[in-house]
Amino acid sequence: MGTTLVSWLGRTDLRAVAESHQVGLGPVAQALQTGRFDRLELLCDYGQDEVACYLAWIHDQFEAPVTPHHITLDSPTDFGAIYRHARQVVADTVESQQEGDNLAFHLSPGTPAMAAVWIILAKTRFPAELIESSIPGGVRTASIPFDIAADFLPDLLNHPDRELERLTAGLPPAAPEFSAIIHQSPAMQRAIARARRAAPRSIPVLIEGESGTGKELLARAIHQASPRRNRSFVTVNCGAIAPDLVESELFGHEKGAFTGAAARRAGYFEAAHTGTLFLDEIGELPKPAQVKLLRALQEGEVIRVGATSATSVDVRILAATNRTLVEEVAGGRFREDLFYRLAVAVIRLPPLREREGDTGLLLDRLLDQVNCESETEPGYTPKKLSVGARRLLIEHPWPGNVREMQNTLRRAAVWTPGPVVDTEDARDALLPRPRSKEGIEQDPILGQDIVQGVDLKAIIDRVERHYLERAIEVTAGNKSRAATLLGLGNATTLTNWLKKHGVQT
Ligand SMILES: Nc1ncnc2c1ncn2[C@@H]1O[C@H](COP(=O)(O)OP(=O)(O)OP(=O)(O)O)[C@@H](O)[C@H]1O
Repeated sequence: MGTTLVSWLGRTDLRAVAESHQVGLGPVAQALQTGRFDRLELLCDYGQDEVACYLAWIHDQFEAPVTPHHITLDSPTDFGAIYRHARQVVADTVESQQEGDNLAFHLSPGTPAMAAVWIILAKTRFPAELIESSIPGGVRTASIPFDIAADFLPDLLNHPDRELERLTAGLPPAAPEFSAIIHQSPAMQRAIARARRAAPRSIPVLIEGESGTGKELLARAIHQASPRRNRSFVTVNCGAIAPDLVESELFGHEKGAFTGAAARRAGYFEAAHTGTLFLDEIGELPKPAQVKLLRALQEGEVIRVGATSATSVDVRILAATNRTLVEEVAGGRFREDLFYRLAVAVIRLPPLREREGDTGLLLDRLLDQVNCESETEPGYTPKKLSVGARRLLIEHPWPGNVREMQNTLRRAAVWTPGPVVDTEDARDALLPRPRSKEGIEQDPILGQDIVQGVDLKAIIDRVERHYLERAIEVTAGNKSRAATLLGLGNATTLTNWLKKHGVQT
């Protein structure tokens, strides 16, 4: 019997070769030093030379055999690629193990996305011990206080059809709650199949997708298909609440808790008791409120602002974001522990441009809906699209997704007097694109008043510095990967940019 440790090679491990006086042994060698692991499978996303140096260094110190796996990731936060490589290495390892052998995954080296994948694998297909290490804490088993179900992993795999078959197998034939979601593309079928599987269970669901892709519509369908369907469905737009009011809105407040708190008031959590709470724009939640939200989810209770005791709540959480939350975690803007708590089931709604075959279907069905909505209006004639109008609308890129399409058709129906929306009517309905103009006006970079004069150099400096810092942060200081992320030719070019802006690595 023996234990195999599987781990990514991290930046600190590589630094340990030359700078162990500063960084210690690094998490991988620290784990080997315990003598608990008989073999090491090492996933390496660094240059061959750096890795060879590290392997020689490790070989000099420890007897355990080390098998390197050279892997090229386009991005260290690419969840899908990380998942596929890690799963392959683990599957091969398990196959070569003897009966009774054990498996451990190391959470500490690498990016948060890599750690997340180890947790997912250990909690689902390949039960394994999860370890973590640090200089002050030594090597210890990480206790992960929640379960992640295999069915509800993020859409990590690139085998759509097999995945779709697996997801739809055993689903009830009809799911009327989801019928309002017009779709036929395989990408949407996959998303809906996941939602149908997740719906009956009280697990949290995180819905990711661009604005107007139907996240709220899907959240309502999940609630409708759940045992809580006859209870309340409470929607909160986390981005629309003033930061200093978030806690009292979510958790309620006592009379006199702050200026303006004239009466005791229950928050959204209590309003959703026994039902579903839909936290829209969850990525906008300020960090202090994230701490409180995590506590509420873990404890199943909330404390009103100004109260001394807690109130129990039984709430199913559905959350939505138009950001990629794991990247927000990697960038330090969203708490990792809260992410794991919310991301038990992750469903990504693709933008319209990735929904093959959906545009035409949506145009027809949404126009039918517009006709239905308007049929009682005096003098309204139901509309149809001319061939040219249909072609024009099918070719439109729909940056605002289904919402933009819906509004365009509503406008076309208002402005077209007769029964046929022709190409010109459709073009007119598309033309007023107030959202993009407003978007630019509100954009701190692009929306400055040129008439007042703008400091172009300062703006460009700010953008450069911002992205340099983020690239260094998500790659944990790996310059060649940071250069790739930024589209710069090589690490030397990046180094020059870093020097110019005084960005520390
Ligand atoms: N597949 C669909 N079939 C029918 N209607 C849809 C579909 N997707 C979205 N809609 C409609 O488009 C509009 C926008 O959808 P919804 O509000 O759910 O999007 P969202 O992703 O939550 O947007 P935001 O991120 O801006 O809040 C709604 O009126 C919704 O009913």
